[in-house]
Amino acid sequence: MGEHDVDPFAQATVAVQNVHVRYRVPSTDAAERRRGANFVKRAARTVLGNDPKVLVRALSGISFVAKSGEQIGLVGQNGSGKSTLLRIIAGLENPAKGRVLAESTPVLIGVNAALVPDLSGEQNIRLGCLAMGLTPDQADAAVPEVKQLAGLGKSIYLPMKTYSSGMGARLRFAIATAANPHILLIDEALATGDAAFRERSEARMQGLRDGAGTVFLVSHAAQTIEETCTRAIWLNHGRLVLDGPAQDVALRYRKWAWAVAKDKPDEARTIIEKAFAEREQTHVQVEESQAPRQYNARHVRPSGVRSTDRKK
Ligand SMILES: Nc1ncnc2c1ncn2[C@@H]1O[C@H](COP(=O)(O)OP(=O)(O)OP(=O)(O)O)[C@@H](O)[C@H]1O
Repeated sequence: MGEHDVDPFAQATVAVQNVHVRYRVPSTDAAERRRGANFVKRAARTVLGNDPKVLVRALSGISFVAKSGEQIGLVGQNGSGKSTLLRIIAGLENPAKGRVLAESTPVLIGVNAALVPDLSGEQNIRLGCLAMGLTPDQADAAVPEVKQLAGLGKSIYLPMKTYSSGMGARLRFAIATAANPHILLIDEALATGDAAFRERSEARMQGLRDGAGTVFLVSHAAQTIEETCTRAIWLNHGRLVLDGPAQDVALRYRKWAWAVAKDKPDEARTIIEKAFAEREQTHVQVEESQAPRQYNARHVRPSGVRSTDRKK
């Protein structure tokens, strides 16, 4: 069988199918207070101090399939939905609509570990490793390396509730790297620690990235995306603007950001509209109606055909 006969979707690691995320949040905007409310409601809100709720659409209809061997950068301005997308892929939040399927447990570096404040750092390492799916033997074997990476000295034997926020972040980061995940999610905003820790953690991250099947990286720096990623996804106000080769997407994102910074809204709009127009619509169709988060990659198919919504 020639190279071109290989089914590219046999290598799928993550399928994101028409994902929508919405938050209802209180707003102190006076216009919202007046909107859609009669006199009684307005008076009640004023007296009770209840702020009206507004709907924030953090993600709207995101679909794509990630494959093994890809390093995917997520770019977009503040609040465009990058971190939300990572959390959804990690399974830390459920979408309002749509779903995410993954061939193995995606690990979001830095925040995944559910740690117990009353236990010592050392005990939490073991707990965190077990929570990430390591066997008890694997967890025991991982402890020394995680301890060394965290570099907390004797503090590792003290309860975690006594740690500074930086110490806690270092420990969580070190624990997350113990899993050698096949699907690795990195939010650059989580980069933390002093120079020595950063150097150790960067070396460890490089090792993880080399070993991972698929890496997702959130970064504000288009240059980092260009240098380290093979593919990039540009989000704007929760919508997918462009999905393609990292250099191409990063270049257009940069041009758009420059137009915004130089207060040239017409130019910025043209760049976004052109990208939207060129974007290939991805409809992810999942053949198994009862597919759990763990799935067989062969169940994901490309389609020019609309997804038949078989969501439970
Ligand atoms: N827990 C939450 N509750 C309410 N709104 C939220 C919550 N998390 C995110 N949002 C909103 O969802 C939108 C997307 O946020 P998100 O953090 O995903 O953006 P981002 O692209 O990662 O931003 P940044 O580059 O600033 O980190 C924003 O409007 C944000 O205010």
